[in-house]
Amino acid sequence: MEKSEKKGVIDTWIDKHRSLYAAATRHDFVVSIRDGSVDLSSFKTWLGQDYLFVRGFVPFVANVLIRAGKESGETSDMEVVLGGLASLNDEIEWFKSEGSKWGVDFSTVVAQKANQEYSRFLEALMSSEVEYSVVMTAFWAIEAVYQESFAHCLGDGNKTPAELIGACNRWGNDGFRQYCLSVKNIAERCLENASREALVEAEDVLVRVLEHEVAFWEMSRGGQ
Ligand SMILES: Cc1ncc(CNC=O)c(N)n1
Repeated sequence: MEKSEKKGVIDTWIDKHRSLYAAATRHDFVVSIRDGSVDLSSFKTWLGQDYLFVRGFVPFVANVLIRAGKESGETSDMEVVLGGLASLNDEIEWFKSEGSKWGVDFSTVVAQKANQEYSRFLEALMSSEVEYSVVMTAFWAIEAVYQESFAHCLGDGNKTPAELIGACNRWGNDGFRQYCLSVKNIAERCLENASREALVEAEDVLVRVLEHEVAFWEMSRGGQ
């Protein structure tokens, strides 16, 4: 195989954990958006919980940004992460306008258990004990699940309700896809030089991100 065709370690892990990856990127909630059968109370639950998640995700990405400046050795890493942080700024504004559109008052939304557990997981990844390659792998997986999920809702033959297209575009657009590929390339480059221990940890963290994402989608079933 040519070098450009060689499968990276991340794709190897995704293949190995194919059914979990599918559970995270083709969850019933996502499929219901795509086929138009989505229950709007589920959407509102997801919206409120995701707003809280994103508020906790900002410090995580800020931590990745600091490490990209200090530890990466590649100046472009910082620019990629800074782009991600900048889009989170827009995203918070988007959530607020979406909250008023759907009548979801974020000041009264309480983080559910799956959300709290995901936040605790992100906090643990912010420890300086966790290697940059491991953090980058987690960062990629978190972003990629949303990209894959919402792009699916915009794919050929979708019946996504018009009022949910904006949400799907947020993560399903081509710019976000390119950004996820940039993050993936950074993670791959780091993993190529990582120790055996770091590789084991990165695969474990990837699996745990996918599990947290599945549990996160599951909250939408509660419809509270
Ligand atoms: C639970 C979850 N995972 C990933 C994302 C996407 N990243 C930033 O928006 C998100 N919003 N929520």
